[in-house]
Amino acid sequence: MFRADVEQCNWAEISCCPVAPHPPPVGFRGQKRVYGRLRRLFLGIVRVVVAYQVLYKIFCHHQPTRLPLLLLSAFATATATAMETLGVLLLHPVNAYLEQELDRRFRLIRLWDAPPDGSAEFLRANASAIRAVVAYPGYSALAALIDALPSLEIVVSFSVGIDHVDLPKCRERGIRVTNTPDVLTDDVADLAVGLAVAALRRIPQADRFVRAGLWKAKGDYALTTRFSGKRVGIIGLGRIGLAIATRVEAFDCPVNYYQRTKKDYPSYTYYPSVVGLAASSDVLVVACSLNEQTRHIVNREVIEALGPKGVLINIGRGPHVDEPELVSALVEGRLGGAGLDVFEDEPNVPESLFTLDNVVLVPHMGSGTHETRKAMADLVLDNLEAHVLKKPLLTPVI
Ligand SMILES: O=CC(=O)O
Repeated sequence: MFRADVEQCNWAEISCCPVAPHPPPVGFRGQKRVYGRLRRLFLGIVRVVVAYQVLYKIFCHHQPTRLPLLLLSAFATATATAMETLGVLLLHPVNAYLEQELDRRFRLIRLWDAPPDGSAEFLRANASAIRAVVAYPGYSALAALIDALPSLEIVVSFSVGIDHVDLPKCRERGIRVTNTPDVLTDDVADLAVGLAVAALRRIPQADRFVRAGLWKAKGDYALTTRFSGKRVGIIGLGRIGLAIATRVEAFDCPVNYYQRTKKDYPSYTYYPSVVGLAASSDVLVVACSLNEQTRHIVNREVIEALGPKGVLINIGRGPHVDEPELVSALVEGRLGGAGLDVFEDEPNVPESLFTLDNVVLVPHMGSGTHETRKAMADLVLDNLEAHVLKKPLLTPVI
């Protein structure tokens, strides 16, 4: 679902970002818009009536016992109005629940409602209304988009990684930025361990073997490699790296890690260089955030150090790894295997990986469970509400 095409997304690219695989038919969207207008009209009438009653009770028939209730209802009305006037730009239909709730609580502006090749014009027409943008990997809030939105106050990212948000630009403009940490940690760590086990035990390959009828035709599947007890090296011992460490401890795996600064974890061994970590690991997991220092942190030297028996797991971002180097090392057998959730140019995956039996490939789905995506959506919504109500943001980046 996520695309980590973080480098060159601009207006022109936003207009050609893929839309929902099955966008709702135009008639259905028209009906929804009419329904939305009717709902807003109805709420508007209710508010006018409530406001009238409040003012009337206060100034004409003041009943002291009911005053707090009336003030509370006036406050609720004002709050709901403030929320509904916040124009929120959604760049792509990333999550049905998030879209539905944004539509219900705020003034949702869908970029994919723009006519083909008309996103620049569409943004110009909505520029004064758009005060918030929901961004996510592959659908970036980079300088061009931010510059096109003079009223922008906040970028809320539906992700923990924020490499697709132009942070210096946001700082310069005083735009707040939030992300969705913690709620996805377990799922991403689970997937990292799953990929490692799947790559070493060749689970997808063995599954294909059975489905192809080869068990009957050829007999038992070739022997695979044990995961329990393998030395696991983790690049980045943040929230997700730590969750991976605690999981692999249950498999009796010694944990090594690389991080810019040593952490206070006596049972994990610190390596001050990634090459040193790779040379001492059977499985190397990329779990750090993407920035200029960590781009291509796994390069040819690291791959060589991991060696023909080593396995690379990447649940970070595609650009953490020099992908052409990785592909040639796998093809030539200089690297033992890989489990990859992310790629340099998503959703494009190097086709030479498709025929390799030593890799497991999944489509950037680390946080892709019903439970976690709902929790991420709730965090996006709560951050937006906090912004409107001028309360502290729940998960601020800036
Ligand atoms: O890739 C997913 C995320 O950063 O949350």
